[in-house]
Amino acid sequence: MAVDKEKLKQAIRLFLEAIGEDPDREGLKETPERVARMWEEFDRQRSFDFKLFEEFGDYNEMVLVKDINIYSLCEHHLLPFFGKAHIAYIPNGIVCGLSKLVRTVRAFALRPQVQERLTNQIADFLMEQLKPKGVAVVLEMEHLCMSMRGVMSPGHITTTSALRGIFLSDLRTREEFLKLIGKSNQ
Ligand SMILES: Nc1nc2c(ncn2[C@@H]2O[C@H](COP(=O)(O)OP(=O)(O)OP(=O)(O)O)[C@@H](O)[C@H]2O)c(=O)[nH]1
Ligand SMILES: [Zn+2]
Repeated sequence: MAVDKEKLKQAIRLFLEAIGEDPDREGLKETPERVARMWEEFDRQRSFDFKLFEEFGDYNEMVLVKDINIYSLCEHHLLPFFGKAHIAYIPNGIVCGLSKLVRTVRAFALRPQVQERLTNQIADFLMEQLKPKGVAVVLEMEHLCMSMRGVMSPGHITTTSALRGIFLSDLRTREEFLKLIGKSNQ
């Protein structure tokens, strides 16, 4: 999914014209180039080396990184949706560097998305890479396309979750995760 920079520049110029702007005015004349560079930057963040560590093989409890700031773009309006991601897994002899969980979130977020697919893609990718006993992903996001246009409902939070493996089959593990992210009433 490489970015075609020249095509993108042309498209942004056309877009500016279509909304009644003058793409040659001072403030806008570099905008097509800036937007194209931004998408190249997003594109670079989509691939990274998911390095595994096998030497921590005796750690078999939950690893949880919570409150990861996350920014994505809704595929319907291309407006941002943003919020927090909480990601947990239970290793099965292999762990990863903690930053890789954040990079995974970013890799799947920086493209036109819907929150449900984003949640599932993060969980499935981590299952594939880490082959853990289980993965849990919870996203809590505000969608600007519901806040600044359309239904005009700012401040709402949409929560989605993807549970895999032991987080689905074992109630105690799921409860521990929910408690740690502050979502359990037990
Ligand atoms: N399920 C889901 N819906 C989303 C997400 N992001 C935006 N949407 C919704 O996608 C829908 C697109 O609906 P349409 O009716 O095709 O578009 P629209 O006429 O612009 O809809 P309104 O936003 O209601 O004005 C809207 O209801 C959005 O709120 C998401 O991540 N997941
Ligand atoms: Zn939208």
